[in-house]
Amino acid sequence: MSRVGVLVLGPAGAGKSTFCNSIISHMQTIGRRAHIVNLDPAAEPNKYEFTIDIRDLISLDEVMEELDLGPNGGLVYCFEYLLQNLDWLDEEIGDYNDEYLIFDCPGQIELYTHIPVLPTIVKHLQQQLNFNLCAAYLLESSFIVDTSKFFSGSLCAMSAMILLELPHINILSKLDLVKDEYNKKKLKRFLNPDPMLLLDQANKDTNVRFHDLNKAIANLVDDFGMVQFLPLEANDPESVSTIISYIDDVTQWAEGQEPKEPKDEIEFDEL
Ligand SMILES: Nc1nc2c(ncn2[C@@H]2O[C@H](COP(=O)(O)OP(=O)(O)OP(=O)(O)O)[C@@H](O)[C@H]2O)c(=O)[nH]1
Ligand SMILES: [Mg+2]
Repeated sequence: MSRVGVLVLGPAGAGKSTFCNSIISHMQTIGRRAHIVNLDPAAEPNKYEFTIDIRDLISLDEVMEELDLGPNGGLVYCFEYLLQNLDWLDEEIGDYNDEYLIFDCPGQIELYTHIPVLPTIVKHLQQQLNFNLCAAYLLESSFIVDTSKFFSGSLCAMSAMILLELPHINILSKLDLVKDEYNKKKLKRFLNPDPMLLLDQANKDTNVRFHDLNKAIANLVDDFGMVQFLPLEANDPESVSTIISYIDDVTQWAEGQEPKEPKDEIEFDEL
């Protein structure tokens, strides 16, 4: 039995839900099964049905209304409620053995950078439910064509990586929105970035008072050596397929598959 889970993370509007749908659509075309687990209590209606939906346990609208909370406080409450009711998640996930679950997470990044909500869910999925997990962290391409935004996006991605302690894949989403050649060229430098080259650029763009800080951040990004990005165009099956193969690699999806009955061989032997 193997259970594979992909946590799709990233700032609000980065394209997480669209990416989850692209995975499902791609899986359907290649004959693999996958399911979306919606962990966003404020999710909009989705193209593909959610197999498991946190809104069946608790709804953000009701929490906000009944407890007089704002959207962010309400979201934190919903997750604390989920943590107290993890047996609900266990039951919902119950029989999905040998399956591929895609967890669509909310965009409020404090859930994975500040409060230990997602780390607790991650530990539960790994230790109690035997999942091989991987985090797919999306950043929007058009936001990071300038170096300071790249640094800030990379720090958020690293913060999620450190907090969740999961195999981690960074993705630059909405690549199709970067249209002009100049920005396309700039973007290429961010896919496999050399932080020291980016430091020169950051220093050109910022006041000299920030140069030491730029250097410290560039060193940090360099030391971790882990900030690389895969390009994503949600409507391009090839880019989705490449990302899925990376996810398969880190979650060792193929190794967990039950060996198929070697029917042909049996028939051959019987002859
Ligand atoms: N052009 C383009 N638009 C995209 C792509 N991916 C997502 N979008 C659009 O970006 C917007 C936000 O996408 P979502 O998938 O809802 O983003 P999200 O990260 O789930 O948003 P939250 O759940 O609110 O944090 C939608 O209008 C999508 O159609 C892409 O690859 N290319
Ligand atoms: Mg979403």
